[in-house]
Amino acid sequence: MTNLQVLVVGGAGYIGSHMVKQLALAGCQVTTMDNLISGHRDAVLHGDFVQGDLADKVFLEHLFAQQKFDAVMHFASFIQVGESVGKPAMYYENNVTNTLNLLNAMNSAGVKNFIFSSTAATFGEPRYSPIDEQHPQVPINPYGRSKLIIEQILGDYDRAYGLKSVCLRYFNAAGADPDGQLGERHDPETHLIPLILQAASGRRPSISVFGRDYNTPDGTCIRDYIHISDLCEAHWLALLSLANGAESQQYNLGNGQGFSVQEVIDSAIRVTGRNIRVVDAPRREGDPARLVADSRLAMHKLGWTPRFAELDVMVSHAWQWEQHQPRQS
Ligand SMILES: NC(=O)c1ccc[n+]([C@@H]2O[C@H](COP(=O)([O-])OP(=O)(O)OC[C@H]3O[C@@H](n4cnc5c(N)ncnc54)[C@H](O)[C@@H]3O)[C@@H](O)[C@H]2O)c1
Ligand SMILES: O=c1ccn([C@@H]2O[C@H](COP(=O)(O)OP(=O)(O)O[C@H]3O[C@H](CO)[C@H](O)[C@H](O)[C@H]3O)[C@@H](O)[C@H]2O)c(=O)[nH]1
Repeated sequence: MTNLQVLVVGGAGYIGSHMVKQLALAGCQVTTMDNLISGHRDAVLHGDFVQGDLADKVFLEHLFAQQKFDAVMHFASFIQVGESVGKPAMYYENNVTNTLNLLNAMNSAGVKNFIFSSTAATFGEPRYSPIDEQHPQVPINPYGRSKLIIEQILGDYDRAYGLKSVCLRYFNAAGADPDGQLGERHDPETHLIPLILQAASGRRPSISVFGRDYNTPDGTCIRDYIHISDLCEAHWLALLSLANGAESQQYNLGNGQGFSVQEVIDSAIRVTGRNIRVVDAPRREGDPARLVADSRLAMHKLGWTPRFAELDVMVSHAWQWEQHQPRQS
C-alpha cells in the first residue's frame, strides 16, 4: 500500500481508466486529467477528475501549481496507425508537442517521475522475433515515430533535468476489467478483439480478416495480446521502481506468445458460443506479419509476471464487457 499522488493523463480512455482503478485500489491519491476527446467521464471510477487539454499550457501550469504529484502516467495520445499516415500534423501535434507541454510543466513544478505509453510500432518491420529492447527502432508510420521521438526526448530530459522515466512499449492491449466495470469503448473501434465480439453480439454484421496470405502458419497476422490488468500491473511496478530511485528504463510488454487473427476468432467462437460471420478482406496497409514481444527484461527487473496470459481469458473478459454495452434498437 502506498499513498503516492499520481496524475493520470488520459485516464478516461481504455487503458488509463483501468490504471486509475488499480492505483486507487492500491491506496494512491489519483487525479485524472483528460480532454474527453475519445475518453469517457463515466470510466473514471476513482479519485479526482479535471477536464483539460495538454495543448493548454496555462491549464497545465495551474494544475501543477495547485497539486503536488509524485509521478505522472501519460496515456493521452491519438492512437490509430492508419489515421496517422493521412494526418501526420495532427499526430505530431498531440503526441509530441502536447507531450512536451506536459514534460515542461512537470519540470517547472519539479515533478521527476514519468511513465510513458509507448508502443510496438516504434520498432517498425521486425528484423527478428520475439522483439527485445535491443531490436532497432525504425518506425514506419507517423504514429510510431511520434512515440519514438518522445522516448528520445525523455533520454535528453533525464540527462539535462534529471527527469526519470519508464517507457512501456505495449504490443496489443486486450481484455477488460475482470470485475466487469470497465472495458474498451473506442469510437471508431479499430481493434480486433472488440470488433470480433461486436460481430458476435450483433452490434456489427461481420468481422473482416485483413489478409490470409501472410507468411504465418494459417496465413493471418500474428500479434501478442496482453491483458489490460497485466499491463496496469507493469505500470504499477514501474511506478514503484521510480519511487524507489530506479534509473530510467524502457520495457517491451507482451505475453511472448503470438496468436493469429484466425486463432482470435476461434477463441471468440469458443468463449461466446455464438456464430460469427467472417469476411475475407485485403491486407491492411502497414501490417507486419508477426509482432511478438520478448518481455523478459520487465519480468527480471520489475518482477512482472502476466496473470491472464491465456487468450480465452482475455476474450472472455472483453465479452463480459461487450454484453453490457447498449444495443441500438
Ligand atoms: N490500445 C493499445 O493496444 C495500445 C498499444 C500500444 C500503445 N498504446 C498507447 O496507450 C495509450 C492509451 O491507449 P488507449 O487505447 O487507452 O487510448 P484511448 O484513446 O482510449 O485513451 C486516450 C485518452 O487520452 C485522452 N486525450 C487524448 N488527447 C488528449 C489531450 N491533448 N489532452 C488531454 N487528454 C487527451 C482521450 O480523451 C482518451 O481518454 C496511448 O498513448 C496509445 O498510443 C495503446
Ligand atoms: O477488423 C479487423 C481489425 C484488425 N485485424 C487484424 O488484427 C490484427 C490486430 O489489429 P489491431 O488493429 O487490433 O491492432 P494492431 O496490431 O494494428 O495495433 C496495435 O499495435 C500497434 C503497434 O503495432 C499500435 O500500438 C496500436 O495502437 C495497437 O492497437 C492485425 O493483424 C489486423 O490486420 C483484422 O483482421 N480485422
